[in-house]
Amino acid sequence: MRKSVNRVWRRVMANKLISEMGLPKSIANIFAARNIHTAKDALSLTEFELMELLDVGLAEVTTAVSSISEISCPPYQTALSLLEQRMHNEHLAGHLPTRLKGLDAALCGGIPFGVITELVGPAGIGKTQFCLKLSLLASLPSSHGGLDGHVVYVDTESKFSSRRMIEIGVNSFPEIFQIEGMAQQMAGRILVLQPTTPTEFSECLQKIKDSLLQHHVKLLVIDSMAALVSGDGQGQCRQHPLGWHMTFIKSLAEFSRIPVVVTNQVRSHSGDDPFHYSFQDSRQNLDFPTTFDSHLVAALGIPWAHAVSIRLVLESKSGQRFIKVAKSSMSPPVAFTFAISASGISLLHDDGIEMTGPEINAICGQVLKHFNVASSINDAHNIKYFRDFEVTVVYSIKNWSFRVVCG
Ligand SMILES: Nc1ncnc2c1ncn2[C@@H]1O[C@H](COP(=O)(O)OP(=O)(O)OP(=O)(O)O)[C@@H](O)[C@H]1O
Repeated sequence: MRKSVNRVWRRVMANKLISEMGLPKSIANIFAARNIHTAKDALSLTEFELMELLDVGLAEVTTAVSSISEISCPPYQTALSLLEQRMHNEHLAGHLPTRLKGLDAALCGGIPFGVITELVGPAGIGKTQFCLKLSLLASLPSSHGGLDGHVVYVDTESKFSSRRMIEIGVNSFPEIFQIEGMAQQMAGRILVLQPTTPTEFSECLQKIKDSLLQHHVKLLVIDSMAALVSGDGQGQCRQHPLGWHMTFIKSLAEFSRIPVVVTNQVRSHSGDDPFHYSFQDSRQNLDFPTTFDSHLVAALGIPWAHAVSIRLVLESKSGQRFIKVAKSSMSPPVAFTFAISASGISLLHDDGIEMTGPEINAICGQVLKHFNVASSINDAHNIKYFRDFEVTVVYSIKNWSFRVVCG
């Protein structure tokens, strides 16, 4: 939009008439007599060509050219005027604080309004835990630092657990949750939608668009976007299977000016086809191994990566969980260690580790090669087995056998 405005502006300025620029009449008339009418006509010639054409001296041509350039130049903005504009629009550019002090500082206040923030990482790393905490924060009364609003939580894996959310609330904000009826009130503000196919997801998004403004919604969570691509065999298409959804979600964020948080899973880097996910091989080879792979990539690929403004990578390395600010126009590339407890996600240190080079974008972690298997099993199993190391379980879902090795 801004690009096209600039283009129109440049065209308008290039076509500005020399006769209307207030140049001395004598020189303006000479330009007109030689059929040089617009700024573009004059500025496409060199000063020597103009001297020859107009039959005037170098000094006159130089003065005329500098006046025409100055007048036809788009108005400039100083850093100060941009800062003033930003402060003026501060109410449109707010943040939802995560209450993870170091991360909020790195993100200049928290999860920004009006853009998409992505949480990407392997199964069981804590993306959903983070989303649950954010949902609580958005629905907390403003007297307690929340946004006092409703939350739309799109749960594509049927993993949403109200019990876990209340547990996080009770442990993180005991003073609020001890108030009678508060837990119910908070839970009542979080609307959970559970589409299971891209088609249902499209319908869901249309409904969300209508209700965002009406229902005082202050946060939209989509957990997970990647899980939807496994169905319908759409991974074979040249076009991204969620292309329409990506554009729609981006425009939802811009139009509603609320924070939009979307989780994305990971796949092994091995596939040649950018839209060929590793889980699609599982039909051929059920005896698949797990991978400890530092070359994991975000499952939704490059088109999606362009749609998000903030990418937070959650990963595990040497038995430690990290959250990295991998993409942000405002923040340095920085990583924080974190843990998950009864009160949800918390940082182990508020001082981030500054990262240099491509490490900030790498995603490490032990994951199932076929990443969506773990996320499609029952939530309770997921949590139990991800805490236990070296456990192998064989699941049978819809005639498919899945061997889940956790660690
Ligand atoms: N009550 C709890 N106390 C401590 N840790 C917990 C608790 N509940 C969940 N966890 C931790 O959270 C992890 C699961 O995190 P989460 O469900 O957010 O993963 P995820 O990244 O969303 O995975 P997926 O991609 O499969 O959806 C568990 O492995 C466990 O370590």
